[in-house]
Amino acid sequence: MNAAARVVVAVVRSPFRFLAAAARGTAMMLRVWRKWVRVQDYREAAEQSEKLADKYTEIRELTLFRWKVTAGSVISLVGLVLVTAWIFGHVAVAVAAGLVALAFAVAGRRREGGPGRKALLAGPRVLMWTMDPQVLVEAFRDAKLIGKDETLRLVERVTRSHGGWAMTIDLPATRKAADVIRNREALASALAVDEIQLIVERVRGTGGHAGRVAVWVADKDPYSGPPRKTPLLAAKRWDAWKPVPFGHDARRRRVDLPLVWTSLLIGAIPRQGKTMAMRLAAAGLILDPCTRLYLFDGKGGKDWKAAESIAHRFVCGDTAEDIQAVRDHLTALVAEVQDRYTRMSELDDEVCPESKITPALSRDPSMTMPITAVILDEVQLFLENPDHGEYIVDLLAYLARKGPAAGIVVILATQRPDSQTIPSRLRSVLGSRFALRVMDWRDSNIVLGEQMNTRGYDASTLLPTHKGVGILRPDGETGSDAPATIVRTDYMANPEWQDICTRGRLLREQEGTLSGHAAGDDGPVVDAAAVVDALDVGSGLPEPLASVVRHLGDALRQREFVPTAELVEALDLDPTSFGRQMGELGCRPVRQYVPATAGESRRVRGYLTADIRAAVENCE
Ligand SMILES: Nc1ncnc2c1ncn2[C@@H]1O[C@H](COP(=O)(O)OP(=O)(O)OP(=O)(O)O)[C@@H](O)[C@H]1O
Repeated sequence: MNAAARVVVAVVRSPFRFLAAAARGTAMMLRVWRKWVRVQDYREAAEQSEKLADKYTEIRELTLFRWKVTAGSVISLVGLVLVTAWIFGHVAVAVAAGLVALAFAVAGRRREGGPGRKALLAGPRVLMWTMDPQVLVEAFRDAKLIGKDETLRLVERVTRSHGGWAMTIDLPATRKAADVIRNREALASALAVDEIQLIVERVRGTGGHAGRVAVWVADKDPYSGPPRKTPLLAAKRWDAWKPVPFGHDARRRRVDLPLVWTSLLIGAIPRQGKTMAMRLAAAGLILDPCTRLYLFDGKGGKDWKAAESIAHRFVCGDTAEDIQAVRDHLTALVAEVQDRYTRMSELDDEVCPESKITPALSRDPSMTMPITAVILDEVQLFLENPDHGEYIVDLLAYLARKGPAAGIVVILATQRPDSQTIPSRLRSVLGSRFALRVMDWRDSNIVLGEQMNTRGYDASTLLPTHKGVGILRPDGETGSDAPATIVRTDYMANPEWQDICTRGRLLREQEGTLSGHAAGDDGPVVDAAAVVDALDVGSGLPEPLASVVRHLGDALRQREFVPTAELVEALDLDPTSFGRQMGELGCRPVRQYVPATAGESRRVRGYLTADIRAAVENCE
């Protein structure tokens, strides 16, 4: 129906709607009057406290009095009508009756929406709450965010913004904005909107305080429209030092993802948009010809094939050889990071003021310290490998911990975000997190960090239909004030991804930066013995645990038992204090048989490597 037809229908229907509304209004008024005349509230209170019998006479008297008031009012009203008619004529009476009918019609008008609870703010035409902020106060009370006697103060007038209502509110002095954010779901329920439509943020810094919240309520699901194309498609090239365009938030504000100086963990159940999110991050780096990419795809499908033409190191699959290759490439990179640190410490202060990579250093071909992204899709397939998994965890943890300042960016994606697959020693060093929909709040916390669900961020509550929508927790150092944001990633169709890879290759060819696998060179074979030294395992652990871990190296996983005598001798420690310190770290010695000379075996004291590994986990 076009607009003109709608207007005609509305005009024709309006007298009937008016009469119906006036009738409803009259019925409403009669109900109110009946309650009043029967002293309903007093009667109910007395009933509840089982004192109706005591109060009966009192209530009867009051009822009688109210009947008398009613009769008096009716007589006065009739008199008033007659006097008005006599003085001003029948027209005046008709106007007055019309006004009363209008008032009744307003009272009895139908509220918008279908049956059930109606959204208080949704829809551009529902101005109820701009006219009456009390409605919002009631919602805060219903959500138990403020007390019955408390109220809110509107700091900024309610305004329309990006297809929703925006407002800034001051809570009562005893309340905290953080609690409103945490209980967003309760507030959404009180406002009768889906929580995905409600954004609550703290207003911080000057102009804000711990009790000030900015609230935005969308008219409809803000992620329901078609996805946006990534701006990278229009960019000729990108600078890896600039945050990469990643997506937009509910209010359609751009969200960019800084990659240099940080690392990223992406977690989600299958088919929610992990690979898309990872490819977006990678695309920004691919379009910078000075950047190197290590691409390891455990799934082994076609997702990353197009990027093989620019990858410095590329492994696709999870066979034993693939995993061995990943381990070797990571090992070589760990050694390279160490080498970068050594070289940076020798540079003069002007070139490298803080022993940290700078944009100029990363682009200087003679320095060979390019920004290097290590991207592992379906990382659990590498980490769960019984032979090399633990070791790859150590390598990645090292790269994520020490790598950023040397220009290394670690990006991991997994469809199994559980604590066994991604141990805490690796998770704790991954700066930025992006959780698309996951199975439950525990998985969400594994990706986003401890207790994030209690702070109002739980990726298991995202809708299955919301492909590419996830919670982004940016790195503390580079992020905004809000601990996390719900982001819908940009969209990049397969042909567009392939086009970006082709352009990345061309740029590298033009600048002469094509290297490694893409240039037909998969790097030298790595000396496994050098690995342990390069890795610097045990750093950050208390002594003597750190020395034990360093001494054992791979044996920590391969052996079951280590005699105390061997450790004490190798580490040159006092046996008594060694035993005491290990005990304090939770490692108790046990007695086991070990092979002795001439095929004999001897029972000696020592430690189970499982206990040592558990102590390491506890310390991290
Ligand atoms: N931002 C987005 N907007 C719309 N659709 C998206 C978005 N991101 C991803 N999708 C769609 O979601 C589906 C799954 O995406 P993707 O392959 O990236 O998920 P995945 O989690 O990597 O899946 P898998 O676990 O199978 O590897 C694809 O059909 C993709 O087109």
